[in-house]
Amino acid sequence: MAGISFRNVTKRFGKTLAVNNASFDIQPGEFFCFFGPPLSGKSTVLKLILGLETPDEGEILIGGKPVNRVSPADRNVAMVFQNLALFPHMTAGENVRFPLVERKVPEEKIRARVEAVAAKLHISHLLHKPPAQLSGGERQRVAIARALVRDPVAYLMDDPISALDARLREETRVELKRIQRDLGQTLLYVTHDQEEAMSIADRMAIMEEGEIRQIGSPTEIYDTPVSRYVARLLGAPMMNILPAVRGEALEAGDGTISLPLEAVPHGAAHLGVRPEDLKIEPWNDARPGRPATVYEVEPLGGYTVVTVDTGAEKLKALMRGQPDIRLDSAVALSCNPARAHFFNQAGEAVSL
Ligand SMILES: Nc1ncnc2c1ncn2[C@@H]1O[C@H](COP(=O)(O)OP(=O)(O)OP(=O)(O)O)[C@@H](O)[C@H]1O
Repeated sequence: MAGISFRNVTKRFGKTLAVNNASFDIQPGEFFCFFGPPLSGKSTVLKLILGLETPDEGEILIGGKPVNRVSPADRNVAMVFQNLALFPHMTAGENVRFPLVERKVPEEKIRARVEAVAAKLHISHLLHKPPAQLSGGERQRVAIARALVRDPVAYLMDDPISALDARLREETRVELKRIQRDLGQTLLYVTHDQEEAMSIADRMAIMEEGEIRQIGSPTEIYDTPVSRYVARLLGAPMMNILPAVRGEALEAGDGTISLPLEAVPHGAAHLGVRPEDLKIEPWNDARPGRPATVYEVEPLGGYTVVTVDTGAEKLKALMRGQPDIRLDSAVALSCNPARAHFFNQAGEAVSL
């Protein structure tokens, strides 16, 4: 396994800047996600690492060595294509050994490698069975073992589980993370599912229009996004963003939320409040400010999404359990200033 670095890498297709001055360092053994909307340049980053595209500018390093002029075959980076389903006519063991057989690896090495991987993933006892005799979870583990049985310096995956149904996707990502950690391989993973990226990555890069906007652990990026753009990409429901006006206090959401000025950094033009940080209480006329109205209540079992209307916009609050909140009732909104996010006119995060 090896680390992978970009140093100011740019790749153009005609006039399109697919990757623009990208720099990052992926550590050996790291599970690293590239996350961003369609056409933001994620797949081009993988192709540049594989050597299927060459950068116009900048340098790519694998294991600390420049590889701009190294052929794809000699980079020893493996691409896993969108296929985590097993061949039904082969046993689990035949499935796992398939990528090695295909590459004409000597039989002795195949046997040793399959044994080692199977032992690490606790699937040795399943190898003689056909996929039809395995449980769903066992099948996924075997499929991941097949995907990761080779021993390249790093694996690349481009949305490998997007074709699976929602429940299987959730199970598979848990297994994949666990197995990647057990095998200790460097894994670069592209997804446009924010929940998947957050749940699976050790660290992630947020991409927009070919540029890397932020790199960090999912929690770091969620808690301290560098911009409104990044803040809205992570989290569901999305962060509430409200225009804010400085008076005696910071007034946001048409005067329904106010924060003391000492808690507000200079230049704050927008207030960002995550749904789980938006507090809703019954309105009482003794309070200063203005009430908002409960617009919709969505009970989802363990928690409830409440949409409130400030008059100017609709905000979402995520509340535990099934709170007693009546439709169309007047409510007071608030937010702990320590959990508030502030953005300037340009959309960059500002802090005290
Ligand atoms: N071979 C190519 N020729 C011309 N333009 C390309 C080529 N490959 C990518 N592009 C352009 O480069 C930009 C980045 O594309 P890329 O496929 O890397 O984005 P992506 O984030 O992986 O998108 P998606 O999530 O839809 O797969 C896009 O504008 C795309 O149209």
